[in-house]
Amino acid sequence: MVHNPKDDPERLVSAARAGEEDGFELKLRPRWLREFIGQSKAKEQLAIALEAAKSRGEALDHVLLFGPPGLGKTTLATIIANEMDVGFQQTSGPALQIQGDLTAILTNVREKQVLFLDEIHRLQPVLEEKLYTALEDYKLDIIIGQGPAARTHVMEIRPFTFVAATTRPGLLSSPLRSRFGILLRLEFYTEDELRIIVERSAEVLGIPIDADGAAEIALRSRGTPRIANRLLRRVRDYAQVRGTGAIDRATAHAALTMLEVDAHGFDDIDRRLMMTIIQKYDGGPVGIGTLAATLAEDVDALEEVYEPFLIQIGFLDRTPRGRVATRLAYEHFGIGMPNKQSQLFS
Ligand SMILES: Nc1ncnc2c1ncn2[C@@H]1O[C@H](COP(=O)(O)OP(=O)(O)OP(=O)(O)O)[C@@H](O)[C@H]1O
Repeated sequence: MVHNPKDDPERLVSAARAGEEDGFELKLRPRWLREFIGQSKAKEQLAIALEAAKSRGEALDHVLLFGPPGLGKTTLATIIANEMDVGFQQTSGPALQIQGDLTAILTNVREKQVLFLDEIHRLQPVLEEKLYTALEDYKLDIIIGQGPAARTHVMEIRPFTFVAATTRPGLLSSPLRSRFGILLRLEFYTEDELRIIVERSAEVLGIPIDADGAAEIALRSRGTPRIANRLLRRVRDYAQVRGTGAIDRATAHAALTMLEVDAHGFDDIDRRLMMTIIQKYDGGPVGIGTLAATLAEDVDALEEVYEPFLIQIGFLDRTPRGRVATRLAYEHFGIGMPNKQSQLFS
């Protein structure tokens, strides 16, 4: 079976949500925009839209949040509801199986509330079409009866704010994309922003940590708050059992080394991916399908989970002919770059 690390709860540096973390994440989730660290562009755009909608007394325009997993899409959706002082309801593309599910949710929405739909790219096409009129005119076509006797009944629904999240905006149809008035792209966080997030989380959880300890965790968190919070938890365990309970740089370093999370937050799968390109395919270019087959990984997972971060830190290049390992990657793994590759990057 092809391994899909998106569903892998064992992977320490996976940005995917692990089931047992739900309560923990809830506790650490910022509730207001002012507590939400980083993402200044998205935050400013959202702050203006919120203020304008509030002053007009209207529901906020529909919002599409996109970016790699674990960067705060769900958090922002809940913040929107808090800031607008309206109700919040959450579902996801894969959870909605039949038309009746969507109809039931839409006919029950409350005035101006936030309806959050995660993984919208996995919504079935028939449901997607049903959404169009609901989002545009707050109307829903309901078919009553079957066969020649079937009649279409148009039902009014209350104005609401639809907030959708996706890791794959490219998979959305353009009619669906055009229904969103506010498009917010979330980017990987800087080390500084992640350090502040780690310090904030440590404070909420009552964990003593100094700035260097927080920076060490931030460095290895792949630009992702969910990973930063998870590493913090594991380092706390280590500090309690092997140290004094407080986290400084040495403790964080020792804990993360023991957990085999390296200086870039790479784990075994990242290393295998990079080494396969470098050693087996001479640094590339190699097609994503071939790479996935060699690694026995899922193509989607490579594109959604691994590549964005490896590209962001400059280890991987996506070219029309396939994936290529960069000079930085060769340097990181201490391997000399073959001539052919050097010319590619000179
Ligand atoms: N800007 C931020 N400041 C502080 N904490 C954050 C921020 N963004 C995210 N977090 C923390 O990271 C965790 C993951 O965030 P969230 O669940 O919102 O991610 P997501 O993008 O919705 O992920 P997914 O798409 O995988 O569900 C949350 O528990 C939250 O505490």
